[in-house]
Amino acid sequence: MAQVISGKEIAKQLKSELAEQVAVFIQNNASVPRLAAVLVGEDPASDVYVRNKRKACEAVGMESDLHRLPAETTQDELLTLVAKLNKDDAVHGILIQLPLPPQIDSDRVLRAVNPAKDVDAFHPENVGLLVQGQPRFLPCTPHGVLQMLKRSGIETEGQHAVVLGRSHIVGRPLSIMLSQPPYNATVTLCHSRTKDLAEVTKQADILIAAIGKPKFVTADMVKPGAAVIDVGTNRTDEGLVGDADYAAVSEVAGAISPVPGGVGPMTITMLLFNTLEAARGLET
Ligand SMILES: Nc1nc(=O)c2c([nH]1)NC[C@@H]1CN(c3ccc(C(=O)N[C@@H](CCC(=O)O)C(=O)O)cc3)C=[N+]21
Repeated sequence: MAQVISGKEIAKQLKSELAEQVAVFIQNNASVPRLAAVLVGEDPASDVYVRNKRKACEAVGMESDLHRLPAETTQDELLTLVAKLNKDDAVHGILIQLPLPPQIDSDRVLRAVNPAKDVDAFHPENVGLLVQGQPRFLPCTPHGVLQMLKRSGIETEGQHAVVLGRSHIVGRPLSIMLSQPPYNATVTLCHSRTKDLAEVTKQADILIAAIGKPKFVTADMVKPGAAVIDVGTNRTDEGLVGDADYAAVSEVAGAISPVPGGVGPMTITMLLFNTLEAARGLET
């Protein structure tokens, strides 16, 4: 049976480290790190994220505000709010929850966020810095995945990492980060158009599933002993399901992360980490 990589446990450990650093920051500065999250419209998946974010901020001693806007919010209204948050010295981190409704040009809004407050690392300036190996902020979900590997003692250097999914939020940045120091993996980025997908995934020492299809990764796609990190958060009738068929894959893999209790709690923890980093950058 595979070793279980508990994101929940690793996140707990990271949050206790973070709480100490937040306390030191508050002592040395006249302010408390503050995250402003913007949620436009209703989205059940986003609701969980918002709730867990708030709880996590409280747990480490940070402040958080939620700006909830109606689904019919216009682009100008959203840009006005972003401008206000950019200017507000009490706000250190800004997160625009995705997806945004269709009348809004997401790229335009993400470009409007002050890059120094861009704790998701979605602004083109921060993406560019990351690609050049000089990151200002590390994107939360990819950073969470890398911390899970590191803190589970899984070697990445020289290993073949196969990333399944090329999204701008997870797969693409993660594939870049895995190829860079200190990770130094050999990376293959697969997606929906990849030919003979199972032949490629079977070569992975480390397999990252981030395609957003419930139970897409089956046991026959995994090399015996491989480490599998499941980024999927698919809401189905059976509840929250990952991108891997957990029961079957854990018979073959050497290590696997569950859903829930895997990457999700790590994403939130890395967001808090970035908010403290943003506060440090803005207050000194
Ligand atoms: N700008 C932006 N950045 C994001 O990072 C972002 C976003 N928008 N929009 C929505 C998605 C979704 N997402 C989740 C993060 C954590 C959990 C999470 O904590 N899940 C727990 C609990 C799940 C549950 O209890 O239902 C778990 O997997 O154990 C879920 C979902 C971040 N996203």
